[in-house]
Amino acid sequence: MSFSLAAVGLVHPNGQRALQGVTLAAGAGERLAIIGPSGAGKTTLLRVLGAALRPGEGTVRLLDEAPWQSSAPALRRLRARIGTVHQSPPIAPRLRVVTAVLAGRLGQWSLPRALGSLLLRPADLPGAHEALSRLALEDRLFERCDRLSGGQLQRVGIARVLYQRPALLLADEPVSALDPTLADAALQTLVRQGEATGATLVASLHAVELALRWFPRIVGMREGRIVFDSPVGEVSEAMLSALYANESAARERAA
Ligand SMILES: Nc1ncnc2c1ncn2[C@@H]1O[C@H](COP(=O)(O)OP(=O)(O)OP(=O)(O)O)[C@@H](O)[C@H]1O
Repeated sequence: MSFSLAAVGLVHPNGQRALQGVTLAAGAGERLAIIGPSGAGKTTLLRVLGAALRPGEGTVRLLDEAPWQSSAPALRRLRARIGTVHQSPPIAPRLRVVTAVLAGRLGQWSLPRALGSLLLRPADLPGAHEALSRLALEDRLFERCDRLSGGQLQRVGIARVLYQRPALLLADEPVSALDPTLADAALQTLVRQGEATGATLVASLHAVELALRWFPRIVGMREGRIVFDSPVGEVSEAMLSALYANESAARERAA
């Protein structure tokens, strides 16, 4: 089992409930898209799956470990096996692209190797080059990250996770800053990575058509709950309309 959540509930420190009774599991190599309106709890769910947020209710198992019953070193080792593509990658602006990509394996390297790579000389230029070339960014290897466009930076974030080779690959709106052609290519790259490494891929996506094209299993979320968890072939127009019901009404009112 790659992960399993049972009756997970989470209330943010400001009192906002973000997850309620979430039960969800996936085996190694599965591919799930999480869809649903804004505020449904998709990002919060991904943060729980990344062992970044500890839910107040329910049980969490990730890569056969119980993260919140583990020692601090075991939790660090577990997190190094989970990779997240963030919507806006948390990359220091002055960092060079090569360093940002190699940071994907910092959690797996010894402290001297990690420090040497950060401060002295990139530890694995060919590895960074290979990951970037899969996103057509190899010519930006030595560019500073603050000279990149939002879409290029998002692709650097994807390259970093490809380089990390995690067992559980989480992607939170990974292609939101990309044009349709690049978005499609980037999702294909993530899917291929999952197939090549056996990683489980879980992505939240606002673009429903991309979710339906690239993911065999679709999880619909609304108001912190899972409202359906279905093979892509069984997702109907009616299910999608119900999922986004108030959002479309609000958009029409605003128009
Ligand atoms: N750090 C936080 N502190 C307080 N409340 C939060 C925090 N993060 C999210 N929330 C709230 O939790 C709920 C779920 O938010 P979340 O970001 O998980 O939804 P989402 O489905 O990812 O939304 P979007 O599609 O807009 O990114 C929302 O009501 C949101 O306001």
